[in-house]
Amino acid sequence: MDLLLDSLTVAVDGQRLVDALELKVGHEEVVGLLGPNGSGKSTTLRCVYRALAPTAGRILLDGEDITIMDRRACARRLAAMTQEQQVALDFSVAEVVAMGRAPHRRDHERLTGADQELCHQALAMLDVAHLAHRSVLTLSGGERQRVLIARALVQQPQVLVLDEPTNHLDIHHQLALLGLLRRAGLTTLVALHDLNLAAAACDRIALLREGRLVTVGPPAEVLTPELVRAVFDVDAVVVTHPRTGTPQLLFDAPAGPLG
Ligand SMILES: Nc1ncnc2c1ncn2[C@@H]1O[C@H](COP(=O)(O)OP(=O)(O)OP(=O)(O)O)[C@@H](O)[C@H]1O
Repeated sequence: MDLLLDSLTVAVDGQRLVDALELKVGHEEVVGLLGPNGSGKSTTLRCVYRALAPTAGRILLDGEDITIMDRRACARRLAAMTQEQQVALDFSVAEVVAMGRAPHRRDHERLTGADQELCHQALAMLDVAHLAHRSVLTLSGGERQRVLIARALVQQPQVLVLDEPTNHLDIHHQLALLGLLRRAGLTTLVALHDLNLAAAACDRIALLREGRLVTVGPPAEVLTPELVRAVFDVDAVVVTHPRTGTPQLLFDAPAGPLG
């Protein structure tokens, strides 16, 4: 299933937060959305998971406009892990993950054996099986993030939208998630801040600045010192990882106040 952002525009008070964004995520492709703070990454993703209605433009799943799609039908195809997902109630980890099955079940229908098996697999895959009976309110930031990714996976979507899924994760779990994304075979749009993780995890990278697409392409074509300087205002040296062959950036240590 492919995801197409067709001239996506979000304007608030006359200001374009996302400006005529044109981006296609191909079937089972992983595309990273990168850009400085405030460049429009989350706003774009919010439109894709339908938390925000675009001002103009369309979002298409295999050619079908998601804004007119039945909500449950959409949730069977597309799952998201977002910045705004809060689990404020005292549910257990197992219960929260099982909520991911809701689009596939009728109201109040019990989980089938197959549903339970899926939940067990996702809990194990995200290394949260040992927390299954804990209240989500007691989790650390990284544990909660992994639980929410497990919930998105049990939705069995074909399209996955992730907003900074690694920002609370330690390096072990960052790399594990990256491996999972590579193997999952899902059409994935993921906002990331870590350029090196993006280079390793993504088939292509879309660079945003001030709501506009600067460029999109394979990591080696996008993560050049020139583009990184133009978009992020930092100097970087690009090296090739000796074992994986992916481009990796080395940054100069900061030498002054923020700004
Ligand atoms: N409802 C709103 N009203 C006004 N401005 C908004 C609104 N929502 C977002 N913005 C602004 O739109 C811009 C883009 O925000 P967005 O959250 O999409 O950026 P981002 O690229 O995800 O940033 P970050 O890297 O900091 O998470 C920001 O300047 C933000 O302040």
